[in-house]
Amino acid sequence: MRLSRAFLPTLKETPAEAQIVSHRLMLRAGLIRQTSAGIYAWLPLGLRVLRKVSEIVRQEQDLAGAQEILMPTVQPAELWRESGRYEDYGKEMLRITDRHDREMLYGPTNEEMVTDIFKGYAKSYRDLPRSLYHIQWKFRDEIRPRFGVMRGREFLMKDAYSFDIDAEGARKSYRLMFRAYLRTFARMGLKAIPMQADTGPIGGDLSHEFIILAETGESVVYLHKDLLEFDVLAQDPTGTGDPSPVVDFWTSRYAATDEKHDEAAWDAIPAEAQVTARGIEVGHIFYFGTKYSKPMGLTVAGPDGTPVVPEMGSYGIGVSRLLAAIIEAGHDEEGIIWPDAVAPYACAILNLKPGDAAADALCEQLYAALPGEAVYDDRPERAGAKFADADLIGYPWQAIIGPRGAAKGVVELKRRATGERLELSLEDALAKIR
Ligand SMILES: Nc1ncnc2c1ncn2[C@@H]1O[C@H](COS(=O)(=O)NC(=O)[C@@H](N)CS)[C@@H](O)[C@H]1O
Repeated sequence: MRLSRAFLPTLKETPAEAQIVSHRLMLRAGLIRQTSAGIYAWLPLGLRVLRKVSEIVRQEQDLAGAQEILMPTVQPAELWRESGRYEDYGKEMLRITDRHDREMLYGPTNEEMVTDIFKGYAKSYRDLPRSLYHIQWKFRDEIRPRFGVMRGREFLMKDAYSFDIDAEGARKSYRLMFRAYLRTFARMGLKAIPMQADTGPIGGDLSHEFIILAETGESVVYLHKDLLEFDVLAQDPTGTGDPSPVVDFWTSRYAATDEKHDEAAWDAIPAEAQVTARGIEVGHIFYFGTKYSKPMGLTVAGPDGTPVVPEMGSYGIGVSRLLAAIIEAGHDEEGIIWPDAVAPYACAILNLKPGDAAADALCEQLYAALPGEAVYDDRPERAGAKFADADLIGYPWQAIIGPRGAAKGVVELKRRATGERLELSLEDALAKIR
């Protein structure tokens, strides 16, 4: 993308309403724009990151054996009456009446709908186990939306749902997702710690929240220091096979959110291994048995022909919240530092003297060699403004090209995360960026 033609509304000053760094930087870098309380428009660069984050989530869901579907955002109220959640979901639910006066709602989650869809398909135990997921917008009428997309009202969630013939099968599905979550966040350069958690309005008796440690996090968490050292991608490079070694490893040390904190277990941990921190909940998984299948009449014929009520679980990831979490975990006073895996573009090509033949030629050569993976700052701006914008937006690489370097065919490459600078030929610079 040529910046001289880009829609990239960066802001010079920090917006007053933004209290945490990720909210400030997402507005200043022109990634999002608030359209009403807790509801945002996604601008070109923000949308590119949202799509890259979604793609990593999608890959790991597919690897875990879940199948992608896409359910609607608007749901009929009767589904929620069947499960008994319509009343007790409370004011967070955005209720809508259509032109025929039918009661509808903008879905805050999809347990009821996916159970209803699966019910139309599953007849026999042979139709299990199945896991279905979608990446879809949700609406929760938070009384105090804040911190930008961290706690929005309309937000993007990956929600998966598993169906098994019995509790043992359901726990296996849970463990497959547990491992998939560890891998998903690790691939985004995040250290997500699985914590025993409350089940809240979703229900059930087994639940883990995946928390990114950050001082601006809303959750207070308690964990064993060892958990900060584990590297799940090294432990489980393929993400296939039996998840148990990884799951047992990650549940072998104490880790709990405030609601589930157990003082006795905590006191048994040596003081030097106790870590108390604040964190951001980026994912939450639940096993809740027949909480939805039973009231909604989902049954399948068991092996001996008698009806069996399938056991279920649901598994959520805050896809839009992840952008804020990634920024909270990776930024400095100049701006965002994107991990390579989710950056909007791999490289910003900064032409220090547009109009200089050698500089223009080398920039065009580099730009042409990185189709779809580079922005070219060809604006008639002074160098300082280009450096500041590239640091703010946080591309992993900056290719700095001025007349003197270009005359020698040299590209100065700067690594955003470390500030390291390299003087390279075009070929060597390309090898680094790719
Ligand atoms: N208001 C919100 N804004 C942004 N992300 C949110 C919001 N509420 C929840 N999330 C994200 O969505 C994830 C899943 O939400 S949840 O309520 O915990 N779980 C569910 O809704 C289950 N149905 C999982 S399928 C959370 O871990 C969090 O990362």
